[in-house]
Amino acid sequence: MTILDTITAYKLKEVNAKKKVLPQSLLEHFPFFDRVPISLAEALRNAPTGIIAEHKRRSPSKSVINDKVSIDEVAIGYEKAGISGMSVLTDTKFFGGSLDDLVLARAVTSFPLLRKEFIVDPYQIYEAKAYGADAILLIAACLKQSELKDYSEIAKSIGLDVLLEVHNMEELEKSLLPSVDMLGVNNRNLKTFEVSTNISKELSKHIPDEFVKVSESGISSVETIKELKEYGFNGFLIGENFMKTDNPGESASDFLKQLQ
Ligand SMILES: O=P(O)(O)OC[C@@H](O)[C@@H](O)c1c[nH]c2ccccc12
Repeated sequence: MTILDTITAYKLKEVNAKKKVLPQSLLEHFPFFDRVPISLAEALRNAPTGIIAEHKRRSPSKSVINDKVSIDEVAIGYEKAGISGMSVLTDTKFFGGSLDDLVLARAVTSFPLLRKEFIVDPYQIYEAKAYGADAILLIAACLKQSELKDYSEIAKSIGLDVLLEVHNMEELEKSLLPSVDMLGVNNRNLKTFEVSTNISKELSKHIPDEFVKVSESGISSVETIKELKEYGFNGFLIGENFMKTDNPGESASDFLKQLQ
């Protein structure tokens, strides 16, 4: 069993339990469900820098990253820094996040928010909208092509953008769907935790121009971003590099200044 298998098995159980307590029909009555989302894909296309900064307390590969800063502090700091959007991990068991983090980030910001979650059931897409997200993540390694198609179409039907994450050619081939806005190349292998931005460079040439290209994970230098831009990337997902500091918002601000 890989960590990804463990997480998806856990998620299926978690979602089934949640559905019994709070059915999808009730999620549709949450106040944020009627909010008009802001497009993350558009924000990245138009941004000079295109950074998506992540809120990540811990991870299976690094254990604790930062459990001292508060979500509202981080969200306000990222928005002030001029970041294009924010990724909020909502998984509790493996990453120490929650849907409360998402709703709190929404309450204090007006830039695009990505719900970072292991989505294995459409229920979680409705949940993302109800808790204030503008975009969802789908992971090709966790889902069949028919699910990728159905789930991305559901997200689009309720106004959410879709970031579809791949890590190899086989995953990329099943992911080139018209209902997908952004294709993310995860530089971290979720099976071995090995990180290399070469994977972004290799896969970039196989991603058609209609998709916004996003490079995810293991990015800690301005030089790497400049290099990746040459390969057509418009979005850069950065977590640890900001979260490991005492003031993630300030770190993001310094990083953006170096990029300009
Ligand atoms: O902290 P990093 O190395 O900058 O990575 C951020 C982000 O890409 C990473 O957290 C991530 C990418 N895909 C995921 C899927 C699930 C959970 C987390 C992730």
